[in-house]
Amino acid sequence: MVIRTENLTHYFGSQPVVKSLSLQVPEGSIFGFLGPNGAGKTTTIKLLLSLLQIQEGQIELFGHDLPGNRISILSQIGSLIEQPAIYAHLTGKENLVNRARLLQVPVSRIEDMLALVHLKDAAHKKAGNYSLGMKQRLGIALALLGDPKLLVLDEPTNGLDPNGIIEVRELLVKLVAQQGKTVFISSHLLVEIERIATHVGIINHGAMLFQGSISELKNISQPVVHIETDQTADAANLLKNQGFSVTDAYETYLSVPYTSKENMAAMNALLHQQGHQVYSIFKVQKDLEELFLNITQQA
Ligand SMILES: Nc1ncnc2c1ncn2[C@@H]1O[C@H](COP(=O)(O)OP(=O)(O)OP(=O)(O)O)[C@@H](O)[C@H]1O
Repeated sequence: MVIRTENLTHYFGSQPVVKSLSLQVPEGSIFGFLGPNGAGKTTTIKLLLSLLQIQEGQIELFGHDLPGNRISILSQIGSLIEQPAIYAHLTGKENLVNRARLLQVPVSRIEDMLALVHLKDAAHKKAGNYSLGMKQRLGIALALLGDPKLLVLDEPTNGLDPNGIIEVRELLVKLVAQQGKTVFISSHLLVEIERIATHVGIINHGAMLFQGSISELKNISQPVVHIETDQTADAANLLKNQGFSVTDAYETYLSVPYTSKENMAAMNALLHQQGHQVYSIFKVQKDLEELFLNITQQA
């Protein structure tokens, strides 16, 4: 695991904002750290980057304890949290030159970074005049300059237009596929990262509600049978009396958790036999966004 935390807990005053968090981020993954605003994502990221002191619990990065190996660990992490730290009066390239000197990395890497984030043409423009998307890409280039193994990005697509979002996404996929990096990316929108994330952790009110691969997340999305019928209250009672668990009964339709196609046929036959009109009966699979909202609203 590139990141492993055990029972990480953090308080602001007496309020716990991160609660017993046990994160597991595999090497080579794009880990989407998801949760609504105020869920505790930035606080967790600041703990991982040693920008906040650990109060309770453990953090291991690259298999080593963070507090005892701070310098060597942090030198292998590139990060972008909140606004990228960019000098507005310097050009994009000068910003990179500045950072390259600081990190003592060869200046030759700068051209590669500019090409990677598609800023070659804008290299000599003042960064203060960049669009938000360009600033974000420059921020990612700065984070990548030291060739880190792990990239930690806090809501990197916040405020970007759809094209900017696509560019950042493509860049991250490329980094993992071609350079074997691990990417830890936070977002409050599942749709923004579901296409690229290999793993997700869903957090709300500081607690982890789900953690696993994207396919594991999809597996817990139980399909539902949607039955459009008449007299739904009676129809719901009829089905319940026969052992089916009706989860919702509205004026025009009922929903029942899907178990098998045979059970779908049995419900259809039962309703017909008892004089109900079945206008439609079909299986619905929740999409991931709906699942994410369900998970975060339950907490
Ligand atoms: N320095 C601080 N002092 C006191 N409370 C704080 C501080 N920083 C954050 N909080 C509170 O901790 C909680 C978690 O905030 P955090 O920024 O970690 O959430 P988040 O998931 O990153 O949300 P967002 O997407 O809005 O940034 C919030 O209730 C926030 O108000």
